[in-house]
Amino acid sequence: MANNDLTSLTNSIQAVASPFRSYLIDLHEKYQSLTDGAVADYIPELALATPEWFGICAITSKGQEFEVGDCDKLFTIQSISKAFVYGLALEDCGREYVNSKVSVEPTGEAFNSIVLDEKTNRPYNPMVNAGAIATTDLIRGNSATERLKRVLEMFRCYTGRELDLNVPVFLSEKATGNRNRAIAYLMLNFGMISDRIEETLDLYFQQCSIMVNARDLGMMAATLANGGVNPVTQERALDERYVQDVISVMLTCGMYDYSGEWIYKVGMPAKSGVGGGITALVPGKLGIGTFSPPLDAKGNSVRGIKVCEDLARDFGLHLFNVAEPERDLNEWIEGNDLVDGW
Ligand SMILES: NC(=O)CC[C@H](N)C(=O)O
Repeated sequence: MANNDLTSLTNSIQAVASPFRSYLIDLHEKYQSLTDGAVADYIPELALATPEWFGICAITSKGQEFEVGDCDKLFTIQSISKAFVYGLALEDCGREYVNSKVSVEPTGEAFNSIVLDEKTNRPYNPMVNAGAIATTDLIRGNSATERLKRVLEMFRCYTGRELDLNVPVFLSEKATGNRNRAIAYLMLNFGMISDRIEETLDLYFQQCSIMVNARDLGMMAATLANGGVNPVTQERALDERYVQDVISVMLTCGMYDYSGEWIYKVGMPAKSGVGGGITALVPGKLGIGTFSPPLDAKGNSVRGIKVCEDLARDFGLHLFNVAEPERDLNEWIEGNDLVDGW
């Protein structure tokens, strides 16, 4: 057995027995009965999701995994892709150029708002649809296929496995996404994106229709929490120069017009998607992935928000918490020498 396999086997055995896992089981049970929120139906294929699906995955920045509920269930990544594609655009074009096309200012507007900064004509930030489409436009490649391949390869580095597209979701969104088309044409009008509009929109719809599970979202967050290196495969997913850019924008804009309340209550960089996923991280310590399709009015997973609120409060994981937490994460994750921050 290779050394890596042995480490991951030991980690999983510890994770199964850990009190932290018992805590997550209780958390899952606590919120499974919550029936608030509604499954997104503006993209017809998303309406097929079952409201009861619910998975929680936490992965430490050293790669120890804890999973409860539907962590294998695949769903589309949707807007969570925006944070990671932003990282790829930074690698492709550099901070200055990307910033000339997409600002980093929270909007207080809904994710699909048709609004640009009137002074500079830039979309406000890469986490709302306008900014994400402008970001996707920056992804390099000689053809549509090559650009998509590069996006998929980037996600492979984060998750440690090959990901596929959900073609019906992609086609459903391509057929009905005229609001995004309108946003793209508005940006073309201001010279903010190139004129290969349909190609870029296809890539944007494709990146949104990549299938992930709660474990993947936990691993993506853990990779960021580990400075851009996947803690299990040890593969680098994001140039270390851009880790802080991606995490900062997640902190200020990742939960759309809920971002202010989110920072106040949870205090973790995070990103949500209308497929029902949330990825959230505690830099240097932990990645969290949750999946539960019912969304609140702002497009964020109701159960996912509750889970992150509880974790932040119970383990003192809010970035700015200085008070003694009710529970010490290191003690709850037995046999672990790791969660000591950057
Ligand atoms: N908030 C989301 O997850 C939205 C993503 C979706 N693909 C859209 O563009 O509308």
